[in-house]
Amino acid sequence: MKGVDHLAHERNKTEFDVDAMKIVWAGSRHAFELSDRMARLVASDPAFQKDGRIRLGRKELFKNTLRKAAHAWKRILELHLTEEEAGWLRNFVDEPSFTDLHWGMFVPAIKGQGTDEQQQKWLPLAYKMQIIGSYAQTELGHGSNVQGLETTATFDPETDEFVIHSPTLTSSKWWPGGLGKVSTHAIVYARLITNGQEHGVHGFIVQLRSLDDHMPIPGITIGDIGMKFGNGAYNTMDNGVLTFDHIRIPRNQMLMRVLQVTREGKCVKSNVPRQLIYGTMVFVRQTIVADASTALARAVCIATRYSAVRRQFGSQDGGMETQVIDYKTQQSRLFPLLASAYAFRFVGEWLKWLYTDVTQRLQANDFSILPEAHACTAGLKSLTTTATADAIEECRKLCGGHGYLCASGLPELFAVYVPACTYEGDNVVLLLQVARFLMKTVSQLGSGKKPVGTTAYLGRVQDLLQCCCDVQTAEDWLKPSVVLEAFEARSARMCVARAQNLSKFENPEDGFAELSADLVEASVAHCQLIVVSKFIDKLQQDIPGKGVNRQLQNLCYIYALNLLHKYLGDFLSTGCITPKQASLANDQLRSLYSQIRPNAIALVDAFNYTDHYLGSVLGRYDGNVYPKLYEEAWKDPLNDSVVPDGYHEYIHPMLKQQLRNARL
Ligand SMILES: CCCCCCCCCCCCCC(=O)SCCNC(=O)CCNC(=O)[C@H](O)C(C)(C)COP(=O)(O)OP(=O)(O)OC[C@H]1O[C@@H](n2cnc3c(N)ncnc32)[C@H](O)[C@@H]1OP(=O)(O)O
Ligand SMILES: Cc1cc2nc3c(=O)[nH]c(=O)nc-3n(C[C@H](O)[C@H](O)[C@H](O)COP(=O)(O)OP(=O)(O)OC[C@H]3O[C@@H](n4cnc5c(N)ncnc54)[C@H](O)[C@@H]3O)c2cc1C
Repeated sequence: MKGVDHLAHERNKTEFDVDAMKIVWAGSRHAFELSDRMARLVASDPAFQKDGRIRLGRKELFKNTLRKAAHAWKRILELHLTEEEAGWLRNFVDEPSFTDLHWGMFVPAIKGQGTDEQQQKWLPLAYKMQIIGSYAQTELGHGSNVQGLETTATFDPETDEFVIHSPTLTSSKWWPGGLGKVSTHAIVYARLITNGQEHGVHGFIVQLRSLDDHMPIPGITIGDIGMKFGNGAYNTMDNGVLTFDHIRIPRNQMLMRVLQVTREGKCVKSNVPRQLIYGTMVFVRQTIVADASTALARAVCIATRYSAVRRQFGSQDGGMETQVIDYKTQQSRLFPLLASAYAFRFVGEWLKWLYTDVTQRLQANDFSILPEAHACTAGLKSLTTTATADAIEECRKLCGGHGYLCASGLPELFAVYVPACTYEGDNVVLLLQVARFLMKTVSQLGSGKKPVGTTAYLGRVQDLLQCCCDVQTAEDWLKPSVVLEAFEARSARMCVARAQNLSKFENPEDGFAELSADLVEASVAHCQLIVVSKFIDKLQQDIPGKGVNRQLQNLCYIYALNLLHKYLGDFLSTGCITPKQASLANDQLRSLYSQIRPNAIALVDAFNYTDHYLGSVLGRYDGNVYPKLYEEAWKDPLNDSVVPDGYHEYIHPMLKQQLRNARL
């Protein structure tokens, strides 16, 4: 039975059609219905409950994850779920596990880098989970520098095999998820050596464990790398260490879409560019951007609902105190995060479209868009994960003391989320890739090469270097063209300034290293422009539902104007806007916060998260926070007994000692 809705008064204030917004958030009616069904399926299955997870020791925690993964697989088979439904189901189980790497990296690596025959052989096994795979690229000594990997794959023409070997301690594979205790196979990245010659790093399918008794193949040493940050959190995953002592695999287990090794050990290049070896990373970075909006929306949902429940100060004549969400400081911290959740959702949608487009073009041997796809996935992965990790921590603070309790759901969400800033490419390393792309684009402007896609604005660089923002009133900041021009001008001017500074160096690589911190700032400006422009594009679509477009407009301008405020130094120093115009932007921002305020609860309801998925007493749909928080406290094992274990050993003697001393 449904209880009292403590947030009903908030929901009554809503000025838009929440059900229509749910569909906008999900991306389509189909996606909404499917994800909603899967979320409810998981929430109603006791086998997927998550209470108490953070209190489990590592072994119990891990076994519990294995149990859930097996149960999820059983349900997927029993219900004949499609691949899409199964993906949603795993998502709502909400526990990092080996299956993430199996489905998220092992399968895509075979699809993207395997030949047709390799796909035909390995994919059916992987789809039926008759083998379980991981993605073993990173080593103890190298992660970012993929070309620096040390594991070797030496072709032996006599036996038609590769010999996979770990020549040094630092060549030990280190970090791959699912590797430590579960995977039977892995895509192992190693330096290819044929006829004594090196041919760079390539992927190889290697069996790691017996399919009968799960023992490592002789010559393989394998284990878990140990506990990670936070309780529960990413410790459900068996990130692993792996070394090879001259392990032999058949030649046809090298992923050969990019480069083939013949029976004689000759290397034959295909027409596919070498960078496709990095294709799995591009795919996953794209999914990480979509995931960023999901994680951010979770934290924002918790902080927004709790901010409407929580009251402090301001009571007059014994009346109600003020809801903390009504404090302007709370709004100026919370609403930009709410706006970012929507902004990242839409840029994630666009990135998915871009990735699909690139994949189709690659199949038609059109590789022209690959650099743009790499720069966009790398840059947006970096921008959105950094912002989301910071935002989860900000949401914890927005919830005051109770945010620090595990029952708020925020500590675990933070711990599980922060490695996203590191895995799939360290965020700074990725921004440096974007900077290279931008500097290359600027340097080619003189030769008449017209930039396209997300850098098309650099083709108008002369105009952008001269343009003057014509904002005169706060309302002028609500024009898409004005906002877009300010962001384009800032980014173009930063890029050109960096390129000019670079040109002062004799050796461009020395210049790049010396100016790298400045270059990263230009990359951030460019990526923020992408997010803003994709949000504006979204507003141009025909979005049904009463008041929905209006709310999205408000969120879009909050996202953009808050960035303008936060990075004011960039905007002012590049001369895009004047201090007076900046002040008008701030006036507009305050007005937008007031307009969002009555809709805040409905805007987080539109995420359609179940209480099970949120896993937060503070973020409960019904807002019934205090009794549940009180109840939760008593579940702590410390409260199993009134007098704690250790009292007789440590507390009692101390008290007695002090009593004796006092008597002396
Ligand atoms: C279903 C979905 C669920 C998914 C959930 C999954 C679970 C997730 C759980 C978490 C799991 C976590 C799992 C994990 O963590 S898996 C491990 C992830 N590891 C990394 O991300 C390593 C990061 N390092 C790199 O990517 C590279 O080494 C970089 C890029 C840094 C340098 O590299 P390198 O030194 O070799 O190259 P270069 O700089 O000389 O550049 C050479 C040229 O190549 C171009 N280039 C570079 N890169 C790409 C690219 N990618 N596509 C297309 N092009 C690319 C580049 O622009 C340049 O072009 P040009 O200028 O010459 O034209
Ligand atoms: C939870 C988790 C799961 C993972 N799962 C997998 C997996 O399944 N498979 C896999 O293969 N790997 C996995 N990894 C490894 C991950 O991909 C790497 O840790 C990541 O790519 C970063 O590389 P690194 O550890 O070498 O960092 P480093 O490169 O050593 O970074 C250390 C510092 O140096 C800086 N730095 C490095 N290079 C430069 C540069 N050129 N210029 C300026 N600064 C620089 C970085 O910004 C950072 O501050 C995982 C990691 C984590 C944390």
